[in-house]
Amino acid sequence: MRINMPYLTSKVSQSNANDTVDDADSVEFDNERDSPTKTTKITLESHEIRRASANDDEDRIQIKPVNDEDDTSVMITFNQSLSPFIIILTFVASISGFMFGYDTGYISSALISIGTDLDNKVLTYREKEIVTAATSLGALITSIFAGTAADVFGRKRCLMGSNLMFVIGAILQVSAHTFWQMAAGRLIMGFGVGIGSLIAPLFISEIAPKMIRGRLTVINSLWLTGGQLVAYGCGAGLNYVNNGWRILVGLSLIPTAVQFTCLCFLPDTPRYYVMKGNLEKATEVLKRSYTDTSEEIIKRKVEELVTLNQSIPGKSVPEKVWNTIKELHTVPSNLRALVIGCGLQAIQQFTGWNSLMYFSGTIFETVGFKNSSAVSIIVSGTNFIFTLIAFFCIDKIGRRTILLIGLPGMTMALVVCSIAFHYLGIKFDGTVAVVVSSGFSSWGIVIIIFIIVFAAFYALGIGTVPWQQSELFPQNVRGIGTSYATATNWAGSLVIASTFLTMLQNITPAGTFAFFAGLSCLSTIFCYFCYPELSGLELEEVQTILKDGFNIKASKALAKKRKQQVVRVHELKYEPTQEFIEDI
Ligand SMILES: O[C@H]1[C@H](O)[C@@H](O)[C@H](O)[C@@H](O)[C@H]1O
Repeated sequence: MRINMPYLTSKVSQSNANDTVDDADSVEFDNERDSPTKTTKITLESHEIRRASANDDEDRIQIKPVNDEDDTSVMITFNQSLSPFIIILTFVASISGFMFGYDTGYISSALISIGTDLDNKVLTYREKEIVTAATSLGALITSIFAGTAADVFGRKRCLMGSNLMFVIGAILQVSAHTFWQMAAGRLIMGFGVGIGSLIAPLFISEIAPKMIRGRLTVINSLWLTGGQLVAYGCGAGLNYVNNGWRILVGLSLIPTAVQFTCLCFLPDTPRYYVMKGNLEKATEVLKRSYTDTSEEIIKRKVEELVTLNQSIPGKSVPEKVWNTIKELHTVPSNLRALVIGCGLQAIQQFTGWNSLMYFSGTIFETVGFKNSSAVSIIVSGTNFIFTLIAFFCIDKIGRRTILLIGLPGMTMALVVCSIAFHYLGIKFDGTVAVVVSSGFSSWGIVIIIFIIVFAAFYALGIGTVPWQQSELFPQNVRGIGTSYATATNWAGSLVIASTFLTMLQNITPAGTFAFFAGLSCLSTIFCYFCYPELSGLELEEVQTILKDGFNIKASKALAKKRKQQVVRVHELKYEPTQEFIEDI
């Protein structure tokens, strides 16, 4: 068997990727190992997989298999299978997603059942708002630093640090008898949420094989939306239990203890070990992750990581951080990645999902449903189920496609809700919803249905895709790049959480929903022009795509060809030979 594929040479022209990516090119594999007479020839249209030679066209961008810690073409082509070790690491990291969901989800039920337990009086609306927003504020603060901390202390230690914050935060809340202790507990818990929300997807994307990177990252989102669902479920169950909210908060200690304990026995990502110069450990983790892969490829992989690690100059941590920030803003592909990463996170929050989750209870009450917790369960259940659907679609159908299905769907649902609100005649007097036409209302039913439709389209696209943010950035700026994007998410969450009610009062629910519909529509345009298809692409190819524009057409073609290529190589069950390894 003879396979020459030391370099993947893409015909994406640097100056005009759109025009050249569809040009025909060919890939040849000569398969002679099993039978000297057997020759297999594969022709792929847009990529040529061959040895780079001195005769290479100058205008071709060479996409070497030196691109990301667990993502070389060697690895991904010959080791697509998931080892139990990667599955375990993914599930343990995803517990952070569960914490994120549970901790942001339980508060709406807790606020109802707290009653007069704090300061012996009913919480004012302002106090409720502070208790709710404290977690978003805490998350915003730590998400700014978590990317740097991940590089300095390691992803694993940061996750363990977040576990400590969860514990301290939960204990403060469970034992709270004053409003300020409760708010402090929520803030500290938010510190943990901010760290976890950034590190878990980063951790997963660093250990995931390329073709299922999207899916594995969505597992974190699944746990997140599952956490919200569990929080609503437990909240509904504990609504009428004395001090039920303390139990609700106390339950959050279980997953965090499980994660902490598991992390004690698990390693960090290979990239982190390489950053710290611990090549032995990096090799060991790679071997456990890719059990069918030979020593040579693992060695090669570690060498690649070492090369990548040297790219940011600086002797001290602050100097490196500063140089990374400069690199993030001055390299055009990084800047575009930043625009996309922060843009998607802002869209996720500013299209109103989180405020809708709280508000849905009130809306359902207006049409005769008295149990608002049950309503929240339906809405967050839809969020969970459609995140599950996104799990199956994100790599196969592609991130861009599901975004461009989700956002117009959200716009349509929000427009219908806005119209229905107009006819329902709902008004806000202080914090109380006043419905002009009381009793059963068909407009109310329309609102309920379309809020569920909104939830479905949201979860399918924009609720899930922004958390794929790690793949936008090259290794050297990934920590800080994802910090920016995560901080945008929490800043958006904070702004929306603290202005939603004011919006309802000042511009009416119909106006508020029309406003969100407008933003969803603009977001569709943004994604249409700025979000390339990244499923199945090597991380270095992502940089190539973003080099001189957003190159949507080129990205779509490249993603398609990559999928075909992997399918075909898989069908033929190629194994890397000694000769092949020597070639690379
Ligand atoms: O991706 C998640 C998810 O969609 C949650 O339901 C939402 O509450 C979060 O704000 C978001 O980041």
